[in-house]
Amino acid sequence: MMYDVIFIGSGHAAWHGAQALVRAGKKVALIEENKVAGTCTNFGCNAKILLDGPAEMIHHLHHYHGIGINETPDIVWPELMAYKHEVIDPLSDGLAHMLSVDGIDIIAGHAKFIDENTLKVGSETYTAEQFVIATGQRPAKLPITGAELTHDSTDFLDLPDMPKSMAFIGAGYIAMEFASIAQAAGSDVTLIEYGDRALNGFDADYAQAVVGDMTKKGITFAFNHAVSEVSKLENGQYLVATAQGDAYQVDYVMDTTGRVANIEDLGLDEIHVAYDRQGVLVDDHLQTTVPNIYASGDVISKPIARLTPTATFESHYIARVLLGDQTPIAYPVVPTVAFTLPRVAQVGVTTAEADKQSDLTTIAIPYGQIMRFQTLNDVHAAIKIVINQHKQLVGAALMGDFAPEVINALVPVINKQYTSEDIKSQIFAFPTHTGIVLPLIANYLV
Ligand SMILES: Cc1cc2nc3c(=O)[nH]c(=O)nc-3n(C[C@H](O)[C@H](O)[C@H](O)COP(=O)(O)OP(=O)(O)OC[C@H]3O[C@@H](n4cnc5c(N)ncnc54)[C@H](O)[C@@H]3O)c2cc1C
Ligand SMILES: NC(=O)c1ccc[n+]([C@@H]2O[C@H](COP(=O)([O-])OP(=O)(O)OC[C@H]3O[C@@H](n4cnc5c(N)ncnc54)[C@H](O)[C@@H]3O)[C@@H](O)[C@H]2O)c1
Repeated sequence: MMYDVIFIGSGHAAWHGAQALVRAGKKVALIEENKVAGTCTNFGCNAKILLDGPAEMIHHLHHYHGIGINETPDIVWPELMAYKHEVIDPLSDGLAHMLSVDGIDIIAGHAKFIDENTLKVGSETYTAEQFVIATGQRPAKLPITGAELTHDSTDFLDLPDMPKSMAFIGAGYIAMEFASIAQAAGSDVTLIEYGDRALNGFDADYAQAVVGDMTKKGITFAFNHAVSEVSKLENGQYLVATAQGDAYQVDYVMDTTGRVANIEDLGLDEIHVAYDRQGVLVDDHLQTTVPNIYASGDVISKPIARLTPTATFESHYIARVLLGDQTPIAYPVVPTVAFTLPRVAQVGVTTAEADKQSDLTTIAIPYGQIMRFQTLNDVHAAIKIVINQHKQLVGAALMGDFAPEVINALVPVINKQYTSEDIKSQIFAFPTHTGIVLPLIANYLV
């Protein structure tokens, strides 16, 4: 079968662009070896945030402990998991149906290039003028003895029962988010992190405050410890040993040490598509070293965050390029959130980067303490803003329960370079977090 464009993968990096191309009259196919819709929909963001819901509610209730609320409800994990299946499981078929109605062919199986215009899927071959590699990433596995005894994010999001105790290797996004959920659901949680801090890339003070809050809830952290071996004990538990000589006995072990690009067994070497350890190499048009082959989403070797919104942005961008637009890709600032309890968020220039540049100023506004009547008693709520020499907002770090919503309100302030007057000439709802933060920020802008 001859196509105009074939996407390998069906996640956010693929289907948005496929939809735009088919609607513009192109003949388009998606090839998917697993569930249609990819990681975010089936094994990532959606299932994660659904399972986090009750943990978030309990976290909010804690703000009123002893001042109006005395009991914390229990999470009934098997019921929550059944609800997750009810909500998340149909999404894949739903998207496949929507794309088929649009006229996109969905081909099941593992795709591999035979030449730069031909893919093999099982015993079938498919040809196209252009291709988009959108194969994403998979969980990393530590090269240690007992690695086969560890579990990954996909396993966690499908746990029928919550284990009594759990160790997470790493203290990055996934470990910190899932540890918060597991603790709220009654598990005794330990995080063992190679580095000296959690949540790399987020403001160090806020990451430390999250660790402090999680510690208060009973979570144990071991920093500067590299896990060296996992073994199974006679009682059915696991022993997680570190190179520094510590050992932790738990019922379940999660390897949350990062994700690696799906670039193997795609035939990339044979057709000379270049890649490095981080993924497929692309230019500023997301074109690979083979001119008719593009790459999109998590599989790209790139400095920007590997997130659903960036994959979606790239997918839309590639559709425009394949329809004739020659403009190089220009990323706006990328907001990112760690859905820990409390939440932390980051957009634009980080406070760590600002510390190294004399023309940038960081201003810390711990508004949760003063405005607790307005923040559902969220005393953690705080923001650090980064301002340039023209008094424009270039970055912000946030902490607090509503950080994921407030960060979005700051995106246009940075992208559109709002002035103080741009903000003050508008009316915002009160009492709300954005209603506090936006007028506060306006005080520091040109
Ligand atoms: C647990 C978890 C939580 C996350 N939470 C968030 C969050 O809260 N917010 C956020 O923005 N991001 C989050 N992410 C990241 C987000 O899921 C990814 O950035 C996003 O899914 C990337 O989309 P993609 O299309 O590039 O890749 P994917 O969605 O991974 O899609 C790639 C697809 O390609 C298929 N494939 C691979 N090789 C082949 C082949 N040879 N032939 C055919 N098909 C193939 C795979 O089966 C897969 O379905 C999370 C990720 C995880 C793991
Ligand atoms: N909210 C979100 O947007 C979200 C949520 C989850 C995942 N994601 C995506 O998934 C990616 C992967 O997340 P992740 O948490 O797996 O990776 P990560 O890179 O965020 O964290 C991995 C951690 O493991 C540590 N580590 C590595 N080797 C170790 C060892 N031997 N012993 C102990 N610690 C070790 C690292 O120092 C690091 O802190 C993220 O970078 C992001 O792109 C995003």
